[in-house]
Amino acid sequence: MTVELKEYPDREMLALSLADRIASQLAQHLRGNDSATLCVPGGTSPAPVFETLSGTDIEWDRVTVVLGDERWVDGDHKRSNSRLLRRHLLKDKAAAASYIDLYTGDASPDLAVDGLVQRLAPHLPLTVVLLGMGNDMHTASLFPGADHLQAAMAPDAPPVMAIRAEGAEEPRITLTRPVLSDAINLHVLIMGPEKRDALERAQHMDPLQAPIRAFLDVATVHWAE
Ligand SMILES: O=C1O[C@H](COP(=O)(O)O)[C@@H](O)[C@H](O)[C@H]1O
Repeated sequence: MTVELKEYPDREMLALSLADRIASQLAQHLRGNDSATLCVPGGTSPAPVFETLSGTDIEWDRVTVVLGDERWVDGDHKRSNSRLLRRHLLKDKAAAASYIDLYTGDASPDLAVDGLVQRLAPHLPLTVVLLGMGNDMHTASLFPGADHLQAAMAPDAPPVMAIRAEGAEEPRITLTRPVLSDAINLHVLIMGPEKRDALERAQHMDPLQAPIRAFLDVATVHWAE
């Protein structure tokens, strides 16, 4: 398989260039449509991209932001992906965006799925999806070995599912393979040599062992050391 890989001299250049690319794709979509939807990852990698993106001059009041996955913890918890978004993306100019919070406060993510599927429906297909990747080759909360991975990777998967995995510290809610891979624009953000090595290995693996593999045919991968 051929992966479209963009390498940057450093992480700062990656953040600036990727934020600019995402903003351009949202703006272009808004030229022909009433609204656009941006789906972003949590974790440790995307904060610098978010910082740049939050200050870009696009019509954020016509953009809806949603996470690709959320950990089932309160929004103030240090592992909450929403907390990351509030601190680094949903501020400055991007404060005008609408936000679909995947964490509903229900006792478990299973109870939130139906409502979230309904909330997400008017926003599909997703305009721009940015995915992250763990060293174990999971993306969103599609973890190797997760309890419902096969169903979440199936072509007829519902757009949102609850999922649990040994490698994840808490129950998760995740967007699934079809809704992510049907995005109009799809990017993967990875940094550091360990993730680059994982990316190389994933290309030769089954998506059920290396879930990121399912997106590599259609995504642009952005990497810096
Ligand atoms: O648990 C998660 O991990 C991945 C990768 O995160 P990183 O810290 O290695 O950048 C992330 O994409 C996902 O959204 C998050 O919930």
